[in-house]
Amino acid sequence: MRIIIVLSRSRGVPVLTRRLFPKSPSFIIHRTFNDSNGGLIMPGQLRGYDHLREPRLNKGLAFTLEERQSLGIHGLLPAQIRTLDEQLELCRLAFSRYKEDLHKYVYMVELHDRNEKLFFRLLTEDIERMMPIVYTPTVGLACQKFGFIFRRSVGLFVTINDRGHVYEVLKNWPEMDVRAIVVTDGERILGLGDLGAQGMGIPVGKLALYTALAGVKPHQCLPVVIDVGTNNEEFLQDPLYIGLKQKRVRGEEYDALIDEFMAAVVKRYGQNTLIQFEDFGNKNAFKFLDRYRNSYCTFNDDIQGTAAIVVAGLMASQKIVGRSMSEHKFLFLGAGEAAIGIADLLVRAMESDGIPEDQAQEKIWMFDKQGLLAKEREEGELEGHKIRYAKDKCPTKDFLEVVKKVQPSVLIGASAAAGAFNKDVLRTMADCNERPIIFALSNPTAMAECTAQEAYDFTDGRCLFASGSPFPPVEFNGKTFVTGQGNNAYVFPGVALGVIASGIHHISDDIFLKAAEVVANKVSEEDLSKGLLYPPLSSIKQCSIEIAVGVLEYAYQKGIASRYPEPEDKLALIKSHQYSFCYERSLPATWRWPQNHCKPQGTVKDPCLNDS
Ligand SMILES: O=C([O-])CC(=O)C(=O)O
Ligand SMILES: [Mg+2]
Repeated sequence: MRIIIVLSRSRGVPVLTRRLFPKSPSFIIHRTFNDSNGGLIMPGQLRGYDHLREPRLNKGLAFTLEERQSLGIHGLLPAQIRTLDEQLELCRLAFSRYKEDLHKYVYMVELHDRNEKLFFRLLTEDIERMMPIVYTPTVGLACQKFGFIFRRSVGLFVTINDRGHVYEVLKNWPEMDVRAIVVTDGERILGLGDLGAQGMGIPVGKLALYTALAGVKPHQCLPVVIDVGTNNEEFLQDPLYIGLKQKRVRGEEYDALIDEFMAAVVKRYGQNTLIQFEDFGNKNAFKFLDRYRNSYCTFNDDIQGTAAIVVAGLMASQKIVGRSMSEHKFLFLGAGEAAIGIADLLVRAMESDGIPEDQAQEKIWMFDKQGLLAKEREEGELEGHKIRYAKDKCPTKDFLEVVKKVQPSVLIGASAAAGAFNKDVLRTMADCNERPIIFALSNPTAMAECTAQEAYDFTDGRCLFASGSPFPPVEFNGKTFVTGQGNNAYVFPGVALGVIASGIHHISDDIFLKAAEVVANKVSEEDLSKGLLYPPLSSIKQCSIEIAVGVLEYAYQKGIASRYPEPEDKLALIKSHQYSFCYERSLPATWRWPQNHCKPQGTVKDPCLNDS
């Protein structure tokens, strides 16, 4: 048997190779560098069993007879031929039969691993049902149990022991056209704390939404964990833990690893590769954002993405509450990445309404584990980003007392302190506001500062409520309230697509302000009257596309796009970057029915044609 491996950028080369070696080749592996949809592997070029085993090419029973013949998989599948729609029907049935969310998660992982197109089609078509599984809240549980459910690697693990060789590790990733990376070091996974390398579920889940919500092509996405150990004692003792069993490496060595990683990404994939930081510990999140934001194409989702979605909700609330941003008083519980990120973007939004920075900052109060942020704190207890929100004195360490004293119109929980917005806190909010605005942002659902039901019950149904993770609709006084999900998932997929399409080098806060405006404009009076501060989840894909178009327009307006000429039709450009959720034909152009073979009679189902 002779194997010819073709390394080429051109689709024509395998054809030419076949002509040059008409008798000999048993199969040809065509490695394409810039294939628009499939990435490294091109349909039709991987034959036999290997074709079925490659999730990017596998269509299960949807292969036509011609494809089965030409790919050498005839007989490897039963006779039935199914359309993509029929397959989806079966998947929905299988999905719904699992009672436990973790089992549903594992089902989705296995589907992803078997048939990529079917996985993404299922996810994108039924986002309301699937998102709580592949994303928050279930993804949090999946990270906690990652060692137990681990089957096959789905991303890249870079450990502290790889220092000096990170580029070589990156080169082991098989795709050559990566445009977006989501990276975590697992130190602060959602509100669940340090989950070490098992935090991989987060980059995987975020990138699944890149594709399902914004249509970023899966082969252009790379999930990465930086494994420098974990301080999670339980994991260190757990035989199922999958990461390095050592305490976290910190300090210079850790920083040098991240520096090396950033440089290796640029060397391997180019300076326009988007790097989204996710779920790093508080200090590192700010440190790396400050260090890299003007030298790499990067953003921190927990700081900037979450900020955009909260600002969007507040912009939308103006229609019903009738207060501009600067007419609010904001009280935060928590002073971490999300809280400071939100506060900074609120200040930016007020500034663009003409309010000076210091006056905007005065409208923001922050309360953390040690009480209200105040200048009287000891040195070192009020690091960099917190200082601008510190008041002169901390009158009390009791949160309820602070609520009573400040009388905020907006209460924002980003503290991972489940239940901290108790009955008294919520009643106080209701006493001092006609329409109190309550954000319980901590994830997953069990970490929320209050439930949706509590928010409505204790504010006499007058509040406008949003949470980071989903809550089911709430009944109050015979009225049903659908609560909005103030989750950065409304923002990061669209921003990523816009950044990729325009070739922006550095991502400014204004891009997130732009994204917030787009989301806010999509909230209708009807949504607001139902209690929604966000467009319904069913429109999140449309939202992502509009954000991407908004980012593109902004990039050309400000001269920060690097892909020229400027497209006249921005939406068309965005669409041209998107993944197709339909099967493609797997027939090589040159394939003909062999002479000694009977062609099938009658009509044969063609899964490429009869799905929508
Ligand atoms: O992942 C989510 O659902 C939102 C988020 O970034 C976080 O909580 O860290
Ligand atoms: Mg996060």
